[in-house]
Amino acid sequence: MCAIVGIYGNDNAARLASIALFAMQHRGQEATGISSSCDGKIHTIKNRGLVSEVYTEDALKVLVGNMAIGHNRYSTAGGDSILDAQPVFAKYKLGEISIVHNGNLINKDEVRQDLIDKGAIFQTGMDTENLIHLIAKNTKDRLRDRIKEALQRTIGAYCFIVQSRSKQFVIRDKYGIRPLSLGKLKSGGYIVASETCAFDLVDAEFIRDVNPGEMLIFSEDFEEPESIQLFEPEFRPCAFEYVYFARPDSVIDGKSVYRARENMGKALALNDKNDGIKYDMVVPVPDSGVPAALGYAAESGIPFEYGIIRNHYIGRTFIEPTQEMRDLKVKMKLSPMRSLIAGKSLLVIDDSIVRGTTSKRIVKILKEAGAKEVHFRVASPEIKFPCYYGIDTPHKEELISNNMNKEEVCSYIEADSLEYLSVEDLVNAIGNDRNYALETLSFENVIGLSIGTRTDCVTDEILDYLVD
Ligand SMILES: O=P(O)(O)OC[C@H]1O[C@H](OP(=O)(O)OP(=O)(O)O)[C@H](O)[C@@H]1O
Ligand SMILES: NC(=O)CC[C@H](N)C(=O)O
Ligand SMILES: [Mg+2]
Repeated sequence: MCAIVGIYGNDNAARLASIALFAMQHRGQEATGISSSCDGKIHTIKNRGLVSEVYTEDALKVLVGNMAIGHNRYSTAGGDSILDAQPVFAKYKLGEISIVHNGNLINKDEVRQDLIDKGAIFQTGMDTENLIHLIAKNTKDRLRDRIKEALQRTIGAYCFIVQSRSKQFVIRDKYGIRPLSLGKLKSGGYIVASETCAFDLVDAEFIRDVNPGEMLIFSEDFEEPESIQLFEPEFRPCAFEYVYFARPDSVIDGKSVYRARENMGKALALNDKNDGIKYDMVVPVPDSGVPAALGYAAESGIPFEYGIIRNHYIGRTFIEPTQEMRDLKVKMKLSPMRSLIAGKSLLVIDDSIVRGTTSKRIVKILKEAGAKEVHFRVASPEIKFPCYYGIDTPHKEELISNNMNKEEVCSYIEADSLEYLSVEDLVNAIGNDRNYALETLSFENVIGLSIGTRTDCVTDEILDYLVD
């Protein structure tokens, strides 16, 4: 679930982009890159690694100009080599161009094959590169028209920022699956970023979210960004952004991520109200389980305790690209607070169980540290189906809830009890005033009967591109 940022009209563009990327490190840890534009030339620095490692003072000196785009990568297509870091840069008929992308294009293989058959030479394994080829092959005179036509062949989830030598084009897909917000920098110019948490760090004021299906164009011709509605919106933002991906201090499409997670925890507490079990404390699985655990504790009156301590020098484990790294990092990241939990009955809350890596390890270390009982609660429903829109769970075999029912997962992770949030409680926790992308939870229903219902994020067009 990558992070993207665009800074336009500020002499410190690249530095501000790097700061915004630092605030959004949680969306991608594999690679990071920035392209700036100055005097008709685009300069790019990208590398594998974290924001704090890549943008040295020397690197920032290269990135001159008053506009820049940036990216933190969590791969969903292609590999994790330096070649597959973004921005993707090219020289073509109209000059130089650089692109960043958050999302996943579901017809990527078909489009790529078609381009290869016509002689295109790809430099990366990424779906993002398709767009650059489609733009380059187009014969329209203006870049904006080339982008519009390229998007006609682009199906899936995308937030793109395309930077030319003098302009920036920002596009959000018609479903608004991935978040994207517009802000005004107090030091001058504009920022577009995946999450509003980036705005605080660069001293920007939130203006509004980019609309689903909208293209914003930043250029010298207009003081404010031009807005073109490219596609009729079919708003259906991703619920998993609220469950896990986004930072709790971000507000996505008008809804606070923190409040949504807190509400998820409250709903779990209401469901447990008459279960007759006595819990001594509510323990969050840090980090993303914390707001839901606070909500549970507030609703139930059971004390909240940090029974699991997180090592702050380890990032997110779920977004590591290999199972080996995920296992190792969960081990290094989370440790039990022995003195607090020994002999106690714990109500442990995490935001999600995806592959089961974290929950299994957590129950084990808590029991080894002397916990009497470990009751596991999950602030999202069972994740049974792959995500086609940018969360790296493309194969359903990897998903523990695809292979096991609730009772089997409970015994696999060796918990004393296990409960999930229902789809309805999830939707209510975020806000029951719109549709959400929930295909990972209810895909079967969607295929069968309920296309067009609230839980539908699988559109007619995606049905043609199913991989499983
Ligand atoms: O069932 P799994 O496959 O283990 O995936 C789910 C876990 O992964 C995430 O944590 P992560 O460490 O990535 O990030 P966090 O620090 O934000 O909680 C999520 O919060 C769960 O804890
Ligand atoms: N997580 C994302 O948004 C990934 C963007 C793009 N599909 C890539 O693989 O780099
Ligand atoms: Mg976690």
